[in-house]
Amino acid sequence: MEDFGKVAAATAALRYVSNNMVIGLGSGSTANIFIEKLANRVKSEKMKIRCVATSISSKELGTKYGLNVVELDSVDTIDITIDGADEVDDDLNGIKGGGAALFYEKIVAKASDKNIWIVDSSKQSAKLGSFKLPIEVLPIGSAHVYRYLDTELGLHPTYRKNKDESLLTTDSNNFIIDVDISNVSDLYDLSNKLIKHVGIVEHGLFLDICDTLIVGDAPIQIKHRKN
Ligand SMILES: O=C[C@H](O)[C@H](O)[C@H](O)COP(=O)(O)O
Repeated sequence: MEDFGKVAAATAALRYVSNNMVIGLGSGSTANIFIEKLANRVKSEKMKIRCVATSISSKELGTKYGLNVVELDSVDTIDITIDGADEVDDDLNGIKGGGAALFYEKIVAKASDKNIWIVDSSKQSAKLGSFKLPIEVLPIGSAHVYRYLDTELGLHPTYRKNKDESLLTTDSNNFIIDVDISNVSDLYDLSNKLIKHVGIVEHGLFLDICDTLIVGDAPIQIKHRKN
């Protein structure tokens, strides 16, 4: 089956869920599989679970399946967030935002006691950078941010577009600029530079955020952050 790794990882993540938890619902195809499985378990075991979403689509999907999806600001803490990733290295650092959900995903991740990523083995990488890093930017002044990424940082930026060539907008009505970080050696330094630059709302480098990685392809692997 094509999605075997994603399905297996999503299934394995269910073991981290227990009654009365607040669960962060990730975004993307792997997180969507988890959302459906979580809803089935909540229904069959009559669990009391509240969920917060990381995108409009995960909110809609969770609600459609009957999960109790509440506003982020109505909860004090999130027990665990289960999310996918676009690329993840051996230190459990990763790139997210392939589906343009990185901003809400990072807000929810930072508010979570534990972050679990569910991936298939295609997402694993010795060095981050084979996936383009998504950067969410305010539309106003975005051409200046683009120039900064291009000429000062040399990251070969491209605006993310829809099929009709219009600029893609995120759930927060911002643009996404994807950049090439394959030649960047210090990702922490890059992360600091990006987040300090005016006009950049957030970026998809998730450093020191993932606590547990579940790689779904057989044999299933569960890795924990070392520090
Ligand atoms: O913006 C999207 C998210 O960061 C997703 O979690 C990420 O793109 C992985 O998605 P998928 O599970 O579809 O590969």
